[in-house]
Amino acid sequence: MNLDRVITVVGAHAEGEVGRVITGGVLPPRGASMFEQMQNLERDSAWLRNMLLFDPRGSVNAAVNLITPPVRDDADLGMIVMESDYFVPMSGSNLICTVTAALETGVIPMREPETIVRVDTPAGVVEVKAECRAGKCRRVTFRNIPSFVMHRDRMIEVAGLGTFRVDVAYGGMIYCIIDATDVGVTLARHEARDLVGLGERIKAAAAEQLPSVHPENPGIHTINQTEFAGPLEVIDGVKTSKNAVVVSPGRLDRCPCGTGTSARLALLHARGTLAVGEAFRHTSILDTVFDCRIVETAQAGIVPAIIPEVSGRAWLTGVSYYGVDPEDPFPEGYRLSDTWFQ
Ligand SMILES: O=C(O)[C@H]1NCC[C@@H]1O
Repeated sequence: MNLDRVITVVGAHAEGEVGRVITGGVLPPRGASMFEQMQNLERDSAWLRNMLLFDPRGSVNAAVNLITPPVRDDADLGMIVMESDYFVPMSGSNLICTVTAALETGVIPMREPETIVRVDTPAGVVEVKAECRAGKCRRVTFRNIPSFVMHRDRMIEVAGLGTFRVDVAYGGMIYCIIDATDVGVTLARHEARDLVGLGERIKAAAAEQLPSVHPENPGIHTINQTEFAGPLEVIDGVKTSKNAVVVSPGRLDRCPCGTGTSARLALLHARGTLAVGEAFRHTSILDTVFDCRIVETAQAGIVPAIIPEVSGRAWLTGVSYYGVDPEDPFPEGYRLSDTWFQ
């Protein structure tokens, strides 16, 4: 074996969504805040994301997370999320995978029946309650950062498709939210490929026509993803809805999407459809579940916001050592349009 840059990665998925977790072999990036560290990592170490996520070591369906020492004294661990196209301030499924991996592999001590972990993310500190039993993390519930609506009931023109009503909301990254029924989809599994093409076109149109900047952090200014919102129904007394988020460059989130859920909770609250404390169940294309509620109202600068609580589970899938043979012609991998939407 002849390998450079050997990196230890714990495999995991949260409610179906793959979130790999780096536990060794990468030094933490420099930076006075987690956001600055994320920007520095993206600028100086794109090779790391490329090596681990692009073919032939990775694939389009994953994200990879770096555990770092926290910047803030009141946090237990730092997390930087690398997705295929963006380094994002926060991600729900990746947080659930990261905390589960950190607890189950001993990066941080597990306390049963409950471990509280404060995770320093580029979006802010997220408080996590991990339910633990018999050495295993059974469920992760987190209080996300202030989430809020950026544009409400706006019409956008999507070239070749028509005019659609959308909302834009922030829940750790910025979402263009569109009613699934408005584009004639039911969010069934067989629609996955069509949803991806549609979602990427809607996102591009929204990004151009609806400039969106976080009121407290001008570095957060990109509509990252399209969220197709299914109809709201009451099932067993709980307001429930299916959703499908398109993760760029073009694949579906397999879980109900924690940051997309947070954005949707903000929108439902702004519309008067969901009250503080009321239960909300968000389901995914795979019918997996995040149980959620709005904990309280808050502010993001001068913008009214809510604090979402999202709860889901993750399972570890293995431990891998990735590396680069110095003679490998693809040290940073490649993307081909047969599986990578370009
Ligand atoms: O749960 C989330 O927030 C996400 N899952 C994949 C895409 C988003 O990062």
